[in-house]
Amino acid sequence: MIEVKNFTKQYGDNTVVKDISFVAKDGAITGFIGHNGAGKSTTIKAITGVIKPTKGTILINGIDIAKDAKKAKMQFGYVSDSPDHFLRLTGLEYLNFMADIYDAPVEGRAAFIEDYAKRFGIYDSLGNTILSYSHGMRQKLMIMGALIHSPSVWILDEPLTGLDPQSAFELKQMMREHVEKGNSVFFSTHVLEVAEKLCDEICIIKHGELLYHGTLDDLKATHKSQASLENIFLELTETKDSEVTV
Ligand SMILES: Nc1ncnc2c1ncn2[C@@H]1O[C@H](COP(=O)(O)OP(=O)(O)OP(=O)(O)O)[C@@H](O)[C@H]1O
Repeated sequence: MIEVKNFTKQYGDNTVVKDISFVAKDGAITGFIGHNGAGKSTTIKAITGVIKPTKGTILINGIDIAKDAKKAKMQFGYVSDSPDHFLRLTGLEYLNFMADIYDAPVEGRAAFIEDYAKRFGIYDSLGNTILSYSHGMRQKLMIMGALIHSPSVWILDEPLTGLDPQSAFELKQMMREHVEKGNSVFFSTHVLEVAEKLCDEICIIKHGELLYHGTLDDLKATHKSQASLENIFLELTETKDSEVTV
């Protein structure tokens, strides 16, 4: 479970996330949606301890990341919005490196790597350097590296970007299987059809403010019953001419 309490982030005079609070529950896939620059990655970076909040508290499975960063970080697997890391390592070296960092038991590694790499179709490439991988292959490897220590909380920033249809299907299945075991998945996406089909709960952010957090059914109940998430999102986040500053 992720608890975000009154999170605010300022860069200089610019407040890019403004006093947002929500809970990404256990047993649920929570989707985080918003326009470019709305504050999704900033929030995810604060949740994962990559940046410090200007104000607010973030708890992962009840552990305050500001107070016990190491213990909090052991709770989750994080896939950032860029998969271009450790390019000179082979895929297998990278996975073992990540497993070592997180103290993942050696016994389970081979089975995890074989299972996930085969599902993602990169098993035969694990001996090659990451430099030689395509964007989608790198993305799949980063997902595997984030999950190799079996974290209960998955935090994924635009995880489906660059994945082919089969791999995207596999990842969505993995996300569903993970929450069905009582764990939590929190991910950002621009693909509203995916959010609509996959998510149990939705957070909508606009200009750093949380416009909505709750189930899709509750969101739809407050709008026209036929409305898709895309329609509701566009309606909620509509930028009026008077709001545009140049
Ligand atoms: N290090 C930084 N210094 C100053 N401003 C920043 C910094 N990082 C992000 N911002 C600003 O914060 C705002 C939110 O950015 P963020 O990356 O969180 O958006 P996002 O919702 O993830 O967008 P996208 O969908 O394009 O990835 C943007 O206006 C961005 O310019």
